[in-house]
Amino acid sequence: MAVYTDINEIELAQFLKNYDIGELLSYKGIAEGVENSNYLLHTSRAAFILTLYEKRVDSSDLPFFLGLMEHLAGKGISCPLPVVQKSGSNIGELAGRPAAIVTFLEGMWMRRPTVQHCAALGEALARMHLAGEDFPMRRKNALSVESWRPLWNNSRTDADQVEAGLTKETEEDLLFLEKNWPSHLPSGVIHADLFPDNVFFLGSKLSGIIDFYFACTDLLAYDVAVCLNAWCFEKDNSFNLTKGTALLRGYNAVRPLSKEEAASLPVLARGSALRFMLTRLYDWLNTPEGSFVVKKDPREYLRRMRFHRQISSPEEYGLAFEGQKA
Ligand SMILES: Nc1ncnc2c1ncn2[C@@H]1O[C@H](COP(=O)(O)OP(=O)(O)O)[C@@H](O)[C@H]1O
Ligand SMILES: N[C@@H](CCOP(=O)(O)O)C(=O)O
Repeated sequence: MAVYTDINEIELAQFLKNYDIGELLSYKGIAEGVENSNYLLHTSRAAFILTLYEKRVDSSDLPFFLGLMEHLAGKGISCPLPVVQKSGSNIGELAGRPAAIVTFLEGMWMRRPTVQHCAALGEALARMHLAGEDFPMRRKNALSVESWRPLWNNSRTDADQVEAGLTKETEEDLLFLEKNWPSHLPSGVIHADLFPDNVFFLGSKLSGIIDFYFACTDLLAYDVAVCLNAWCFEKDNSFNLTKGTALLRGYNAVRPLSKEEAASLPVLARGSALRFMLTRLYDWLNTPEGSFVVKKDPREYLRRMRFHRQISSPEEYGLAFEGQKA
């Protein structure tokens, strides 16, 4: 579950007085999610999502996240639209937490994404990158290459208990990535956590993208690499080349990757796998037993790190070079 902060109907009704969204009819905590507390609200007007921001969200980043959703929604990207209070602000406080209300998106996320879902995802990701081009705010990626070592230092003493040899493999990958991380690729607004649980479908049609709380300004191709990791591996941790091809083709149809971006995919995918292994490892070791949050397995991403290590060209992810920008 992800309801870390409990609220009652009296404080919620009081909070809703700041908005012009009708009377509260019902509310309930949403079990899914990892980072924040989410509630589904029904008012006399419509359904909404109330989010109370928890530990990993710095409240000074909220104007970026909420402003980005407003910007993207304004450009026709289907994503939640923050609801503005009567005061004009889109951020409030509830139960001692920064809180916001956003519009409810219809659809469901795919537990087993198909090739068609991967193609639609690639296209939507590229559209989001283009729509973000004129977003004026910037936010540094707090989970990029320079933060991986400090994050790793918090877990390394216990890492081999999770899987023998994890320490050695991680140290070697970290050294490699710190030396070889690309810096001159096109950069812009990226989602940075576009996993299947953050993308809704209605039937086979992609109906929306949610959870912009890791969004930042970083290499656009890194977002593609995150998606290759999150969408194109099977339950047995094997890479599905057909899904990779579909995702990259969908992306390229809207925003063709440059040759340099394409050539960097192996290192970006390896870095993205390490990034999710590290946050999962930290949570694996530090989430108290009996906590309701479902811990995600860092070993899944260790398997991906191993896969990317032996990749020597972007064609191995399914990228066709014809038609690439110079
Ligand atoms: N705008 C929305 N419309 C519909 N459902 C949403 C919306 N935002 C969040 N949800 C629901 O809440 C769940 C958790 O949201 P998410 O933003 O992924 O949380 P977290 O950041 O804590 O991981 C989603 O899986 C979805 O079921
Ligand atoms: N996608 C991350 C965890 C963050 O969860 P989300 O519910 O905010 O997408 C992972 O899989 O490690």
